[in-house]
Amino acid sequence: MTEIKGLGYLKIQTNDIARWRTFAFDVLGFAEGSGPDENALYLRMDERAARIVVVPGETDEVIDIGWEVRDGAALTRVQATLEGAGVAVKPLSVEEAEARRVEEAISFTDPTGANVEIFHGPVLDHSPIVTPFGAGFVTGAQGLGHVVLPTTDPVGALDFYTDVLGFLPRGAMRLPAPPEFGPMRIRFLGVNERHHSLALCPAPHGGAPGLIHVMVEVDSLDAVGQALDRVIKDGFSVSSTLGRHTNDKMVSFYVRAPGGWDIEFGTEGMKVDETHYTAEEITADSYWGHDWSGSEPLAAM
Ligand SMILES: Cc1ccc(O)c(O)c1CC[C@@H]1C(=O)CC[C@]2(C)C(=O)CC[C@@H]12
Ligand SMILES: [Fe+2]
Repeated sequence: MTEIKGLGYLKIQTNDIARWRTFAFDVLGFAEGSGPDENALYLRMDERAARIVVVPGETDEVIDIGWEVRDGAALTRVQATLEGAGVAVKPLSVEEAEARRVEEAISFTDPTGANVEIFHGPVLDHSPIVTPFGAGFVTGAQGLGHVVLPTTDPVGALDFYTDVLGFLPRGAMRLPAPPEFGPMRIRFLGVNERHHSLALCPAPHGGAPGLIHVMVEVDSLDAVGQALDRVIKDGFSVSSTLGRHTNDKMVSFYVRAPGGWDIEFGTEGMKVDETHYTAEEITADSYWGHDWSGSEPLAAM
């Protein structure tokens, strides 16, 4: 079993912070959180000070992906496991951990090239969470949502996340590929009741943004529909129409974030009971909907 309890936080860099502010607060309906950097956007979803931090910069890319463990002892065990697997691990300084509003964290580069952090002891903000349109985000024991990372080494990335970090396979879907490549699969991986907290997608990857999409879940279908209305009204690009996925049963749409990757905004995700679950291969991404034909090309990854 894995020490990892859930996807804890994300830090994202953008070269259009003004558009991101509109996107986060006026369109998607995150609450405004707080943090030390006055130029950053702090997207609050729950009692954490911020779940997603967006910082201004030259390029659009994912800066850190933070995975949460139970406590300091668990962090020490994960660090030893990583070092035993030959991964170069760097403990964050007290100042760096403070900036992330966590007690302690370590960082390393995963096989997809992403900067991954493992942390414990998130600092809470007990002020009432007031989202601009009244949506409630589904986090808690399921973590903040899921991330889909591009990888040119799908086998190495899957082996790392399952064998080293103990992520659980939660099924796959074949992608169209020339026969000489053999079957190519997007792999779904979980660490808690959320069907997948991570997916690994075979795709070219040459640096930024290093991210295909981030999924956040809300607690009502109306909140999804209302967010979709605002996306269209404000002229953001709908990458995929509303649909229901066959694996996690989530009803969602995808919208292009400033920066060339997508936010998946969904509801009604299933909860996996590990006593009965086996990893299955889906043969369609959705029961209905999820029309990607209007999608703008992904940024050069
Ligand atoms: C298939 C699926 C199940 C559950 C999810 O949360 C989910 O995001 C997906 C879709 C994954 C995948 C993607 O993100 C990039 C574009 C892809 C490859 C497609 O064109 C179809 C499936 C899509
Ligand atoms: Fe997704």
